[in-house]
Amino acid sequence: MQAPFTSLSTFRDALAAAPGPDAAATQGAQDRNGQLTKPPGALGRLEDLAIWYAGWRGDAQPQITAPQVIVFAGNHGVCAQGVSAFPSEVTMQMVANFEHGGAAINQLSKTFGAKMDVYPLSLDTPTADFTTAPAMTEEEFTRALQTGWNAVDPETDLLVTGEMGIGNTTSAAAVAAAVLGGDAADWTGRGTGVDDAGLARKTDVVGRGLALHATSDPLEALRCLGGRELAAMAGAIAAARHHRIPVILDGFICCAAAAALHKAVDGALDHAVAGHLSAEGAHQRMLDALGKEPLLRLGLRLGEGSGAALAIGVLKGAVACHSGMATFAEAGVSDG
Ligand SMILES: Cc1cc2ncn([C@H]3O[C@H](COP(=O)(O)O)[C@@H](O)[C@H]3O)c2cc1C
Ligand SMILES: O=C(O)c1cccnc1
Repeated sequence: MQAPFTSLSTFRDALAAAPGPDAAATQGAQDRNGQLTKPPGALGRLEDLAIWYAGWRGDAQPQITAPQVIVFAGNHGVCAQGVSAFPSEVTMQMVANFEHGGAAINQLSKTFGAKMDVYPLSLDTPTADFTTAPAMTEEEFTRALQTGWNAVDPETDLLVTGEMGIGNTTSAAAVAAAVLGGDAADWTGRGTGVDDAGLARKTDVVGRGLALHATSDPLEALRCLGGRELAAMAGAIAAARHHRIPVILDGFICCAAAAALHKAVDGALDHAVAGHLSAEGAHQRMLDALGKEPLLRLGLRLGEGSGAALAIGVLKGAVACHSGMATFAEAGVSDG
């Protein structure tokens, strides 16, 4: 669907107009959950997940048959400051790897039955170095939001947004600090594996970005300190809400983009769950700020949507039990 906005201000309007879950479907799913052949609460968090999913889909007995994984890729001017253990060319090389099916996210998408789409975003034109200028103009930022919005297939029934962009843990740390508060050291981590000197440099870079782009507006923070792939993830997460498609959030970078929506509009992430806890140091702090409990803790620090793609399996399991199990009456099992 064509994005229903052409500027930052009309994107704000689209966010504010987003629908909530369907109360009747939520109630229907709650009632059904109480009749399934298991002791009450025995499926733990899977029960809450299935009811949450049912509410957003408007169906008390839903199925997950068409998940979509979208990987957005962008390049970052701030790499000139020596903030990553890898060179910027890797972004484009990894896009080719995604297209040839060779990356981790290809295997995980296939394993969990998701269609995977890849969107390289002006890789030959990195964002501006945020220590000297806003990363994106308003026009570039709006275009990236629109690309993200339009990338969501309205027919999909579960969305994962992933990213590839050398340097983007620096951008994500800066966005997180600007949007959620705290200082550069609270949010800056090792990303692909910078050494102690690299971490100190990165923290200084984030601090300088924060000083230059002091703003209390979360979307302005995403424009000035983020990147095209972060903006596109935000656009896609917003589009999913518009279509009532539940979202699984990935690691530190995905959550930084989502945090801007969370701060822009109360409840903007109610249709999203946290797929996993990343090994990037500040991800726990980020999930605390978003009020999200991760589904998995596997020590991943990859990005690409990998942790969220794994969590598709958890959500599919939850919904399969909820919608496929017999009730006590149907199975002739005595209830307690
Ligand atoms: C080969 C390779 C594959 C990746 N896939 C995801 N990332 C991850 O690492 C990058 C962020 O880390 P930093 O901020 O330290 O550059 C992002 O591209 C992220 O998706 C990768 C990184 C590399 C090197
Ligand atoms: O948490 C993530 O998504 C992450 C962490 C380190 C490097 N790339 C991605």
